[in-house]
Amino acid sequence: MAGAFGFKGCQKIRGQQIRNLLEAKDFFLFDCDGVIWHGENAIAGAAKVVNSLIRHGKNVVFVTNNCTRPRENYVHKFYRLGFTDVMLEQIFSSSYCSALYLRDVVKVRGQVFVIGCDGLRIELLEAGIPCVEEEDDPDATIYNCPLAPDVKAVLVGHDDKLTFLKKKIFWMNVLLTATGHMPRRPKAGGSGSLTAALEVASSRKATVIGKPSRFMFECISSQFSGVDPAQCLMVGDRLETDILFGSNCGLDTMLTLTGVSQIEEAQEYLKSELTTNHSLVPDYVVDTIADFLPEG
Ligand SMILES: C[C@H](OP(=O)(O)O)C(=O)O
Ligand SMILES: [Mg+2]
Repeated sequence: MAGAFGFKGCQKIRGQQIRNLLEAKDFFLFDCDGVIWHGENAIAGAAKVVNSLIRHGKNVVFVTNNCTRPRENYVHKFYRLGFTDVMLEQIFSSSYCSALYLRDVVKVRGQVFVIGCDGLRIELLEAGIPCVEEEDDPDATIYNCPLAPDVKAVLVGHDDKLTFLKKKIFWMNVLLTATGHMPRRPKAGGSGSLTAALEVASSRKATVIGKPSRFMFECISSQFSGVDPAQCLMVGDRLETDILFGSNCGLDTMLTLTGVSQIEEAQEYLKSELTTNHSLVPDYVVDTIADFLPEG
């Protein structure tokens, strides 16, 4: 079906169709890994696109499941990679939103046992939530490690050190939350495979805060007044997180082919008889967000 800006659904748009779409939307949500950068390298043209949208008065926010660093650190990274107009308030990471979820929704009273990088701990501490101290006893093992006191919730994100094995917790009555559920990709800070392992180990289902959960959009809507889903465009590289997130929040969605998912996967979901799979079909597809730039 052709939408106002060209085909909606797995069809690439370009040129004037993209310009019409950019004109019509006033709120842009960008995924980070695979859309605006790969690790420490900006995707060609991405900084120009983002800076231009901001300078033309568009609202721009970043919605990342990469929980490895605190938002302050992202501000420096944006600046370093040429995204000179990005401020802290525009960054919604799964670690930041997990801290808001535990503080404002769960209203956690007690310690949170963090399984993940410092980015998670720093965001929790900035939200006023105490974390179980990491064990620095080199001799501590899973057999002789101490029991962590007063734990009310576990938050699991990407953890490349597995230090949590040096402390025990009673899993009884402990809320299990996670920043994401997708298997991690090289260089990205996803947490998915660790979450699945902990769900099995604790016989609990994790409450996932990151995309495709709607909660990150609720954080954005509470911090930016008057956000109208019909005026939003979610731009991502991963069908199962970014595009599903946009669908879950009632946003138009755009897949960029600079990251994880490919157009063939989206076309498979479009053809699927399972209607739930249609939520993973992007409204629009571009090769890269550099296609937003005027040709020539
Ligand atoms: C971890 C990484 O984060 P994002 O793409 O949401 O920035 C991913 O999900 O691949
Ligand atoms: Mg991504």
